[in-house]
Amino acid sequence: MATSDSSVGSSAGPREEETFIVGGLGGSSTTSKVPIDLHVQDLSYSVTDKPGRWWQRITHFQMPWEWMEQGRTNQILKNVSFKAKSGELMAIMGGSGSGKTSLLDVIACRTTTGDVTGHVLLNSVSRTKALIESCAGYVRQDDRLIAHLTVRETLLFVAQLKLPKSFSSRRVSERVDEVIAELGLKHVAQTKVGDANVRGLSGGERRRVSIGIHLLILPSVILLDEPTSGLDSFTATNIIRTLSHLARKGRTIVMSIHQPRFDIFSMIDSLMILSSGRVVYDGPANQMVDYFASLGFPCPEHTNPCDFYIDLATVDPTNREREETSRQIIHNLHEAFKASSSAQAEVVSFVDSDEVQRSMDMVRCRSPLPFDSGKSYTKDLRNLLKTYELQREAPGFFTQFLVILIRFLRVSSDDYHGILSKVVHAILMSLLLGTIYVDLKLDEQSVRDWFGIMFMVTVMYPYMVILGLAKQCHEERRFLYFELQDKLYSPVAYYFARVLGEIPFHLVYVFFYCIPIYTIAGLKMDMYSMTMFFIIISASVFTSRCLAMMAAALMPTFQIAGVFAQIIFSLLLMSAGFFLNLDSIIPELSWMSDINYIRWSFQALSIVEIEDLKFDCNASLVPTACPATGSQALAQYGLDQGGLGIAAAGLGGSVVFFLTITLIGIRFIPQKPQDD
Ligand SMILES: Nc1ncnc2c1ncn2[C@@H]1O[C@H](COP(=O)(O)OP(=O)(O)OP(=O)(O)O)[C@@H](O)[C@H]1O
Repeated sequence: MATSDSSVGSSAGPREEETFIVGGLGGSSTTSKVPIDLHVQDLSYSVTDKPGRWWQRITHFQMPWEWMEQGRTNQILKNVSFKAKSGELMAIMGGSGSGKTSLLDVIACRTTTGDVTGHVLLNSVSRTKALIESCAGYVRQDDRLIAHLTVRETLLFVAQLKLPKSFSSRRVSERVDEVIAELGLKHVAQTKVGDANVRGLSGGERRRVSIGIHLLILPSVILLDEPTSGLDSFTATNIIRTLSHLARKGRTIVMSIHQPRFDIFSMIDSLMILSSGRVVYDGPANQMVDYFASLGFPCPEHTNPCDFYIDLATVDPTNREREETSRQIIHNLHEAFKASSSAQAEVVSFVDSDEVQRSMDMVRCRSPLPFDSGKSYTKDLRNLLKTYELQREAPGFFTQFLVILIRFLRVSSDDYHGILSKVVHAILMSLLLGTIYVDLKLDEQSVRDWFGIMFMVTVMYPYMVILGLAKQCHEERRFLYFELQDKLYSPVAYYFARVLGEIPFHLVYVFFYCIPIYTIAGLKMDMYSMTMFFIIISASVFTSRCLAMMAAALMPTFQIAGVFAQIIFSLLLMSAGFFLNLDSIIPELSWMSDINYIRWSFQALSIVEIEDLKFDCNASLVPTACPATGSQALAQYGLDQGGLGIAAAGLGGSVVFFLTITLIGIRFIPQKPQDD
């Protein structure tokens, strides 16, 4: 813990109080939103291009000569210091690549690689990952929203997962309505969010929803990465006005922004300009022009000061001479800023991260905290721990599972086009197969046709679902990765909801797949056979879905997942007992057919539909040329080893295996979207 005391945690202006009712530290039943000043001290961040592990290199298709490349170190942020006060809107400006996003990522503990030195303080307390997650919201540059949900549903979903479990559903609903009203989204509350394919909100409204998601838990600090990017100037101004209004309520708002228009600039309270990871200005926005003028760079008349000074702080690569000149100017600006800021640097005492961690561990164990009430930082630490404790009150596994399941069912059932195309797909494939095997006979030539249809029906649909589902799972990574980062739910809750949510739709598609082929091919029309046919195909297709989910969870891109799943499926196809008689497989490879779910569903289907058939064989033919009964035919194909029970065990075993690996994949491999 640092030594000298200082008064941090200042507040600015009159504020509207916002409160949550909770059981809290020290017996308090109410916790107000704590005003938090964000203090960044001497922050540096560097990244070294380390070669990945051997399997990462292979799955990313790195060539062997790329494996040997030695890592270069890139210093992204250099000794950045600033203070963002509660009640103020602060902007981080700078040219492209100046380090704005990296700075926000480091503050929010969202970096996955690299070395960070320096301090980030929340009032007088070192921020840890858990602490900043409990009191800050991080709005990313692009909106990761689900197109099929309405604005209200989107916010309600997050509220049900984020708000303390002591909240009644009425209170959760009220909080959602408060946020909708706060962000001026009342008129579109029941409108779908939408995307390029689904009609929905405008870009500005979508950005407001993204901000709203982080407002639900009343964060004291909101970090926003380029909240106006991609918006027209009118919408951008409105967004910044909203942020300024939120700041006035006592929040600390820090946003990165490229080159704001003048009317946006006039709403910003304080700003920092970054150039190549170094600070060239940090102070009140309305003093920026005077500051640069004092250094010999007055802003020309009729020029937007932001445009002018950000251009000044950006390396001009158009030719060598300009590049050198601009680098020299930036160096001078940085040195001038360093000299002016070191004169005003304040010494701040703070609770270090080890102490914070120890205190949080004690909160987790519900032990009394050994606060030293004589220290000024005691109040800050106590307030932050209250917020942390509040976040730990978030709903548990079962609620998470239910909420994700309901969302999955809601989104899937809203996708009429998707459902319809899958139903049509299933029917068309079934019709195609039925037409090939129309009205099967029972003569000697038809024995092979009976096994043909059983095999084709077993593999056709299971094969077709693999690519579609692997693609869908990879598309879901767009929000899964970030929702997991935001600690909205646990990967295990997502996994169970995803697997179970799949089943109703899966059964509908299989039903439409089974009906045409069953009737056209003239299979057995008794209840038992029809039910068994449906159950076996459902199990086979479901196992394929599990294979697709496993491939999607393990592989970094959809393309690689597709190749991986198809290779496995091809191996299963070859050893399923149709192309190669099961009795002919060499003993060393017989395990491949023993663990093969295609083989077991092929066998089960053949037992149900063929075993008790009688074939009209020419009496002069030997049984090997024309088996007189279905049992003899099954024996010829080697499908007489064990009955339906062993086939069910084989299918069940495959499902358990694929789902276990999927769970391990989702739990331990970052489900990073392909385009990030
Ligand atoms: N993980 C990383 N590994 C290597 N380089 C990185 C990494 N993260 C950021 N960088 C580099 O750091 C520099 C700053 O990136 P950053 O995204 O923070 O800039 P920015 O100011 O937000 O840019 P923009 O306005 O274009 O989004 C860039 O040159 C970028 O390539």
